[in-house]
Amino acid sequence: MSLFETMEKDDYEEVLFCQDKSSGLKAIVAIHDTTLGPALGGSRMWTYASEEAALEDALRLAKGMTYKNAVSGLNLGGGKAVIIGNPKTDKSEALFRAFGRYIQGLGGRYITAEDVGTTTEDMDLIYQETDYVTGVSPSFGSSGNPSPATAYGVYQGIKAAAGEAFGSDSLEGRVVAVQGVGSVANRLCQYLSEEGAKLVVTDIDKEAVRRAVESFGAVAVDPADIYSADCDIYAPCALGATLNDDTIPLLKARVIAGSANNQLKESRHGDRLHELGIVYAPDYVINAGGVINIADELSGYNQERAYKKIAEIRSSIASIFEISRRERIPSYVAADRLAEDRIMRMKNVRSTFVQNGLHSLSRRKTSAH
Ligand SMILES: NC(=O)C1=CN([C@@H]2O[C@H](COP(=O)(O)OP(=O)(O)OC[C@H]3O[C@@H](n4cnc5c(N)ncnc54)[C@H](O)[C@@H]3O)[C@@H](O)[C@H]2O)C=CC1
Ligand SMILES: O=C(O)CCC(=O)C(=O)O
Repeated sequence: MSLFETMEKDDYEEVLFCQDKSSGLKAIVAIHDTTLGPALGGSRMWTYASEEAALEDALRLAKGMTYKNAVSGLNLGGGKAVIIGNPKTDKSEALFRAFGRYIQGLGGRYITAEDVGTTTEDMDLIYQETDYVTGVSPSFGSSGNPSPATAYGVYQGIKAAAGEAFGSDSLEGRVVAVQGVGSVANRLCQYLSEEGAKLVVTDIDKEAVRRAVESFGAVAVDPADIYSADCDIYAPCALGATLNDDTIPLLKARVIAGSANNQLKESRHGDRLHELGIVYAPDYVINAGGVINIADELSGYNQERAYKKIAEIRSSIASIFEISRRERIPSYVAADRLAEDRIMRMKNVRSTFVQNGLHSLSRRKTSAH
């Protein structure tokens, strides 16, 4: 399929390829849909196997953000960026500032933030070149790292999913298998262990595993063994597409609820989970805490207000399960319908919120202390 055919299939608005020889920047910004407002979504830095794999990731992630922002009630569209490179060795001030200039060039159609492989410090560098970045250090009046907010929302969503599957949202004594114990999952494990859940963890980074074992008394397993782990809840918190033909037959969990984006390799895998009676918390609903937190910056960041909204993820997930049960449809279909309905309803509405929000971002620099 040609690039334009691919874009047309899921109706992407824009794809920007960014190249800067002196800093080594190679990045792709994908803007999926701006019906609800400017596209907001993070920038991922990863060592992709090929440029095609990077493009595919950018496109899938951007579309996910359209649905996530819509279902979360935000006046924002969906976009995402990927930077091709090793986050451990290829970062530099020049690279992020060059990337920031490309984002500035989009004039506010896309606003960035952290994702896998990028940090608050990286956002601070991008901020040198553009106002269209969130998740910048709190000293700039920004909201900082979104991962704790994401973890809080995932924790709320796990409780809703436990209620659906087990008839009780208590996690005491429940075994949760966590795949990837990075920024989000590390905080999530803290919530889970404080409530008395038992943790099984894995990561390709040995240091991350060691931290989880030491901090939370987690049991470590090899990355390939996480799917078949004896557990009540599987929490995918690494990369996407881990729910596929190879892994679903191995699962013992009755609940799948985690932070990773794009967990279903294909939509038919969501159908399969439904047939098997596995309670699946749709990824872009349960992991919206981070984007809800950074989106609050468009109104002048207020942490209390943001966390209040993030806590609503619990009832959103519960109502998606209710629709799924009532209409006998997979939970991911119920979520997609809610998101698509909102976008359709808002197609002809023009909002002043967005312009006000962008002004709020540019005011931060003058009011920073
Ligand atoms: N950080 C945030 O606020 C948000 C993150 N997400 C998603 O949640 C997931 C985790 O994000 P972060 O914690 O920020 O990233 P992170 O990079 O801090 O953590 C991801 C962890 O997964 C591990 N990992 C990668 N491949 C693995 C594999 N095959 N098996 C086991 N472990 C593996 C990495 O070594 C790393 O420790 C990503 O899919 C991200 O897109 C979604 C919404 C917001
Ligand atoms: O919370 C973040 O990482 C920023 C928003 C985003 O990119 C996401 O929700 O995947």
